[in-house]
Amino acid sequence: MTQQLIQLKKPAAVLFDLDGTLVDTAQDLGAALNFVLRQHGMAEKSHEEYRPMASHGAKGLLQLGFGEALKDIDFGKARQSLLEYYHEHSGVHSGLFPGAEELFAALEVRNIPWAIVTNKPFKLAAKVQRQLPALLQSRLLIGGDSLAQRKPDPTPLWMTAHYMKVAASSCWYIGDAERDIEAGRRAGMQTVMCDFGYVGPDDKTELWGADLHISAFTDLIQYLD
Ligand SMILES: O=C(O)COP(=O)(O)O
Repeated sequence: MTQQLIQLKKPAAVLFDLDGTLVDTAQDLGAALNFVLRQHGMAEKSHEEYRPMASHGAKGLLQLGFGEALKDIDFGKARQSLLEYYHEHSGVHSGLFPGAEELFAALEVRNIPWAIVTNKPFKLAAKVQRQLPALLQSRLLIGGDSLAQRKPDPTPLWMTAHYMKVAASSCWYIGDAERDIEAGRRAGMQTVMCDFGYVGPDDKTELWGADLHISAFTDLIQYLD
């Protein structure tokens, strides 16, 4: 159910997070985690277990998978192995969340540009983008290693607004993790929380301060006029 806290202002541009927001990547990320767990003789994790960690990058997934045992392994090597496996298999199960294409079309007819700002390494994010052609309409893709700063630092959001020649205060940032809402708020943008994303049972999303919570992208179309 959509929980409306304030009325969103019509945006000059819309910026999206990737994992758990535009694209449901959890199953492919979970497969990469389970590959590394098998290599180390550890028990695999189920979809219910890894889904809430899928917005937290390789580090979050490895922390979940190895728990206390993380200190006994070569973290750098395990991370590399996870990312390499993911790079090879990233398009197997991943797809856009429902309503994303309708929202892109609604933005297109109104000439509202959109971009992607993710913490995922650029090379991996670019591959996901190529696998899902609707994402190629994005004006800009900023990865977690594109700049010296990454979310929750607001710099990637400011750089993107600057590139698109719009004021940060007239942008929306749409994400599913606390770092997304924090980055958007620190950037002075209006923030939208995707309740369908990779939210864990202990996440107190209502305390993160998003301007709007949505249960589907189509909830946003009413705010575009
Ligand atoms: O891979 C990550 O670190 C998280 O990616 P996201 O910023 O698109 O959620």
